[in-house]
Amino acid sequence: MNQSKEQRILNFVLQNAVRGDPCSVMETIDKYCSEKEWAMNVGDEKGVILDKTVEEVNPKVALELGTYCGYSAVRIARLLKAGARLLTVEFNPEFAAIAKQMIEFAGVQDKVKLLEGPSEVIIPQLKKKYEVDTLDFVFVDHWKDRYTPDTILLQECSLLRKGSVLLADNIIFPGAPEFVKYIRNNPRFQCSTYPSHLEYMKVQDAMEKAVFLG
Ligand SMILES: O=C(c1ccccc1)c1ccc(O)c(O)c1[N+](=O)[O-]
Ligand SMILES: [Mg+2]
Repeated sequence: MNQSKEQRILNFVLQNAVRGDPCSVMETIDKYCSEKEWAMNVGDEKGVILDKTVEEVNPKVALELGTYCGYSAVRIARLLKAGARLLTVEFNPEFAAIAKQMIEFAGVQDKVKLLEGPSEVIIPQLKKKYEVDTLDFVFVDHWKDRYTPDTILLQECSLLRKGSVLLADNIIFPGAPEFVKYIRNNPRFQCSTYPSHLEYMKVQDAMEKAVFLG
């Protein structure tokens, strides 16, 4: 049966990256997706914005919405300090299966817990089922029409605390206009925008950072 693009990306990593080396895995995915087949990883340009935000926050508990092939999970996990953890949520079972292998090959599996299912189901489970008190950092990179309802759901579930940082991808392309309007007009968030480009393309994109004020 024809392989999926995501399987082709994983195969290229398995054949060309260094096992246990997260940077090698990221570089190999970026090489494949810039030279062979575009894919919706956060990529190397916006990835630097993600890196700087994770380093600034230094989260003990981080959440990612939208695992895809695991590129940003590997990118975030490599920066987590001892004892810190990343919970990453993926709705698509095929993507989750690829991401699991990618995370394990990169050697960050001890820091990452991959949760398969809809974000609206998993978010309300985080406190009791996954022993989360509050989230220090949230990377928002799933279906763009879920950005706003899931940000509201995080608040309703008391998962944000004063100083929790959300970083949202793709606020220009494909765009998340409802989310941008919601978050920038919400007095409980301090927002800043980081202009960039769509991964592997010359198309304008940006990331939005939103600090929860409590
Ligand atoms: O929505 C798409 C998309 C739409 C159409 C075709 C392919 C992807 C997309 C594009 C770039 C992203 O960085 C990203 O996170 C997504 N996504 O689905 O979450
Ligand atoms: Mg994205």
